[in-house]
Amino acid sequence: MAAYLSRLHHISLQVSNVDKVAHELVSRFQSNVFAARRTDRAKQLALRRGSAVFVVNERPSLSDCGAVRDHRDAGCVFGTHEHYPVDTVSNVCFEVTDVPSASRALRDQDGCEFLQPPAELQDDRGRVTFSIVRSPVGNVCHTLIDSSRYQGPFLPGFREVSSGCQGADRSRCPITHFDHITYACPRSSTVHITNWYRRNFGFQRFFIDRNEDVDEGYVLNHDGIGLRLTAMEYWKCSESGIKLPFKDEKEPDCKFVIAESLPEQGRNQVDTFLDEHRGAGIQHIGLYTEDIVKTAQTLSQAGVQFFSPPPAYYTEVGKQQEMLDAGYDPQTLSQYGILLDTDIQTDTDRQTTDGQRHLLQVFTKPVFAEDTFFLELIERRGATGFGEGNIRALWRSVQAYMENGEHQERQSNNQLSKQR
Ligand SMILES: O=C(O)C(=O)Cc1ccc(O)cc1
Ligand SMILES: [Fe+2]
Repeated sequence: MAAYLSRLHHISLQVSNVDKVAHELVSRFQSNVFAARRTDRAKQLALRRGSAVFVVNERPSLSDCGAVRDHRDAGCVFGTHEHYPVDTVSNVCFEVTDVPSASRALRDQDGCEFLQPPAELQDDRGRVTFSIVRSPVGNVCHTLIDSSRYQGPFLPGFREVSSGCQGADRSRCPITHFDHITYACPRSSTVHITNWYRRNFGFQRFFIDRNEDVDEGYVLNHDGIGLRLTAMEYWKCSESGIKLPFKDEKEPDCKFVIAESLPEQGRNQVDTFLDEHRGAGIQHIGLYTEDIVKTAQTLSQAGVQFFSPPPAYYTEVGKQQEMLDAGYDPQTLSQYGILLDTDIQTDTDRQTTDGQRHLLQVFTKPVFAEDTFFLELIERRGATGFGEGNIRALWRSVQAYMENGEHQERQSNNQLSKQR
């Protein structure tokens, strides 16, 4: 039996300089710091935009590693016991209703390794129970937490921070939640990963494309693109932890996408991630926004840089008409590098007024010093999956960045700062 998940609780980052990354997330990405925990060994900040919560943790140095932390140390909730050589997004934490029974269900499965067996943490505002399992993807682990008996601002040990520096108001930056998490994975690892999530957490596949093969996933393997994408989702469970039986009552939560590079088309962005990150991991996170144009405008004014597709994307007659039909000015979309895909569906649920479903996406430049993790803004107007046109356009814009001077310049800057 699988462990059913109530919802995504937060995503945690392990970085060498917490203040620098938190500043980036606050001043550029408009998050608010709402809780903090500082001890002589740990510095942790919790940031929020809508229901999307990031925790930024200081990476333990090599000399800290091996020091066994006992479970009263809140640092261990995030699975940050292990040293990692570069900044990374390493933990996706899920709320569950019963940690001991979820952990028992997982322990009975093959291939489920615990970094932390069920344990309890408390302070004067209540207590939480949690455990941590290693995922099959590189350094990614999952904390399972039950925080229903905790009344504090975030987790035990964190104190509330009333942020003096508030991000933009909701109307200028309507990011509401995590839409999806994309993993960059080595060749031939997809089947093992999808099986693991199905067996352990009841994830189900969904198709990115109508013609997608169940076993193969969505394969783009021509015109210089060598990518296999496989998407999975899960449903939030009711408070009682029981999967709701009726389709209409089930609410899908954050989706997961596995990106595997295919060798025939030469070296690509997934290979670059695997090299610079020193292994598989979280390549990007899609943040859902109710208004992508306004959000991109606000973030861009705050200094966020976006990948842009080749200019021809916005001048191509068919694409221009598609944008106009969807009610967008091609010039505005081009200003921020926003991509638009249209999905013409025959069934009637979730259709927009023009009878079509639109998907709008824009991708930021890498967040850390290495060319690894980036963020995405996504607005869904009826479209639930991922658009082939956008995937191609994203691929081309990232590939252009890899091949022009910018990527090489960042690499040599990193080399220089390591030598200093
Ligand atoms: O389209 C999206 O948002 C995806 O998440 C799919 C995807 C994943 C990895 C890539 O390198 C390019 C596209
Ligand atoms: Fe994405």
